[in-house]
Amino acid sequence: DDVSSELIHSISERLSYMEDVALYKAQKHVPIEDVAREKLVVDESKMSAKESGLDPESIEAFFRAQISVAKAIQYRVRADLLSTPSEQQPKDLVKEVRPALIHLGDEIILGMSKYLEEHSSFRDVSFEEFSTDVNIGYVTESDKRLLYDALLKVAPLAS
Ligand SMILES: C=C(O[C@@H]1C=C(C(=O)O)C=C[C@H]1O)C(=O)O
Repeated sequence: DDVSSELIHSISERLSYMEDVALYKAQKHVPIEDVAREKLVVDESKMSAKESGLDPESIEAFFRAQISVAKAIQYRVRADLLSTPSEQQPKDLVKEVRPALIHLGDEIILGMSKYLEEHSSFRDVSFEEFSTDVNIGYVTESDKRLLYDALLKVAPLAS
């Protein structure tokens, strides 16, 4: 339905930034993984989950899956940059991309909560629909499985 398409679109949009993030980090010679930043992203998502009436543990697991796929994309792009360097100027990670990722994270949580107001789980969203709509370069079938399986476990807050 419309709510699930919008949600999948927000999930894709978050991943669409990662090619640019990889270029930024390669040009600055900094590592892809930033554990402190991941903690902030996860903590933020759990706070938003509680505000939106979602189970924070299931949201943490979903966000950890998103972060894993985000890093997988970056590692693949970074490998390709070794033989095919890019002169392109990436977006500023700190000033532009990270704030946008936090905003998208909130949109993803709101979308999930909106969907779960009308459905008891994400079971009716098929893997096929999810897989077709997450149409981002460098994302593999197993990346999509990881995300989809975590999505199926997202649940409302037990009351
Ligand atoms: C996107 C980034 O790269 C990685 C992925 C993150 C994410 O998906 O939120 C956070 C930190 C990094 O380990 C980043 O550094 O901001």
